[in-house]
Amino acid sequence: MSQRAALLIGKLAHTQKEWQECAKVASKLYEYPDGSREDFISKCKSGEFDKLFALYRSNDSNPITGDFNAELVDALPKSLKFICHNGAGYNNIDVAACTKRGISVSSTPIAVDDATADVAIWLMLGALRNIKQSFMAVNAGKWRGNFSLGHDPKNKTLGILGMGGIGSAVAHRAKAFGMKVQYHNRHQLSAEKEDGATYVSFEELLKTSDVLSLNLALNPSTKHIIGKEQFTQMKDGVVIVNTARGPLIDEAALVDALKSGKVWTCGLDVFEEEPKIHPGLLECENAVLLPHVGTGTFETQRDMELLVLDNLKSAVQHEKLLTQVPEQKDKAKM
Ligand SMILES: O=C(O)C(=O)CO
Repeated sequence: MSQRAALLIGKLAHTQKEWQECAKVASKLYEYPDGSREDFISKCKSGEFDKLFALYRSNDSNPITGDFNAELVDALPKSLKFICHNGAGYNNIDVAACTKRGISVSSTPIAVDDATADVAIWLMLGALRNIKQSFMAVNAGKWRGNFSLGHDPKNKTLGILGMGGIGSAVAHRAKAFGMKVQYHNRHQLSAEKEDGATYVSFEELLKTSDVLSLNLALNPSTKHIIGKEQFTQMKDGVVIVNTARGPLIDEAALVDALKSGKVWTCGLDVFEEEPKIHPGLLECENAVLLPHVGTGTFETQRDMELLVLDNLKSAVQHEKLLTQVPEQKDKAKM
């Protein structure tokens, strides 16, 4: 096999041994555990990563290199053909710039589905019970404080925007709570994949859902897909859950909708400018907030790392990714 080196950006928490084993298939293993964007780009340009063929990056390594935008993609060694990304979301990679340079990109769908869906359900139940108000009261020594009654999920309509792996896992769980599930996607799914959920238009989803769960990818066309105009179309007292990406929602508009009561409560794991959170959300007693921990379990983190390494090995050995991003899968041959 020709010389095919692999690079790890950042550190692995659960699969050090498996990474070292990649030496059996790659000609050399480079590591870039820490540093800066400037330093990384200069190392790429100076030939430090000679014969680099595939690299491992993660959302967690973004603070080291920054986004893989056109500038960075352009600086990557010309020998690089594969970027194996750890994260179901890959909005910090300019896939079009990668495609232009003949670089294939993989992400980690499937591995994240259950853990993220668990957190979505947790946030939904918390929001339906307006749990933040109770948490705040009991922790402040006020027992129930201004306690008011919540809502049951049973017989409520859950609207899922983005019925991919995570959306389907949310739907599956929601049915156990007696919810009616409807969804909107760019395309209707097969009956088998729908598994009893009803396909509706985006407008219908907004107008008729009691709870709206966002489970779609962030890209330029989905940024602020939920904003002032969309809140106006929703039912009074709707509950919003977001475990996907913060910028899908116009956060300022959400704060207004929470304050006016249009949105009864929300459950959010993601924010527009992480780690910053809109002060209005922090103030709202009816906003249940988590610090982007959807996939934060030992099992899922390990599964995600393993999937990236499987992609990396497959790239080096067979020039093929196992979970290539959908934007590229449709293209003939990269
Ligand atoms: O997989 C992702 O994209 C995440 O956001 C992890 O929580």
